[in-house]
Amino acid sequence: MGADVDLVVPVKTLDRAKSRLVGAGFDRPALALAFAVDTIAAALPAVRRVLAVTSDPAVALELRALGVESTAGPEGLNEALRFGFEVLRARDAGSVVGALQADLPALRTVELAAALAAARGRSFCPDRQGTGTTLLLSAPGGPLDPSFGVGSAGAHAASGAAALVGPWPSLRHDVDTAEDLGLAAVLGLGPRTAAAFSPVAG
Ligand SMILES: Nc1nc2c(ncn2[C@@H]2O[C@H](COP(=O)(O)OP(=O)(O)OP(=O)(O)O)[C@@H](O)[C@H]2O)c(=O)[nH]1
Ligand SMILES: C=C(OP(=O)(O)O)C(=O)O
Repeated sequence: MGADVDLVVPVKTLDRAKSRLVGAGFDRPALALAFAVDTIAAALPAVRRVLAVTSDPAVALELRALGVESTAGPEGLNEALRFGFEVLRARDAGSVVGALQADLPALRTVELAAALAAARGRSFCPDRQGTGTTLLLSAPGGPLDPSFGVGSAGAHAASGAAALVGPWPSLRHDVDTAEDLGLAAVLGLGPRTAAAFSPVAG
């Protein structure tokens, strides 16, 4: 896997995104956008194609500047992923399609590439706590069957996906809380997030 992987990246409307950061003193919409830009910029060199699923025109505009295609999709994370999966599958029936969360601002291309290279069949990368999922990969030509949400790592394991465990900490550090952001900063934030990571009211 690797160069022939197509990724669908869901990005929530910025005014609703990262609600667990409300009150943490950040410009939350700007930070959520920065997470998505840094995640996708790091992912691009490791894969064949990225398709963002977002209903937010401001996100789509930003991603177009990176050469990334966006499509509006249905409400809900798993619904958006299933929609993006079908779009990508229609273009290549035998491809590996992955779902990558857009909140990995420390993501390093080499670490994503290593995880993709290690994947054998349908697989998932657990988040750093081991309960959530940051990446879900289909087998070539196979279903994605996303079950993101609380306890998604267990749900993906129960549905037969193999856990991807290896030296890719940046792929496991999704950011939901201020504490997560501090831990991602220790790994090294992408440039857009580093610039946006300045406390302001809101
Ligand atoms: N397109 C789309 N993406 C979503 C939706 N809900 C969540 N996402 C994305 O899915 C990924 C993981 O979601 P979360 O970690 O819960 O992020 P979030 O929903 O912004 O954060 P909270 O508001 O704190 O739950 C992020 O990339 C989100 O932008 C949705 O309804 N539609
Ligand atoms: C939706 C998920 O992300 P989070 O727990 O970070 O909201 C998930 O891990 O399935």
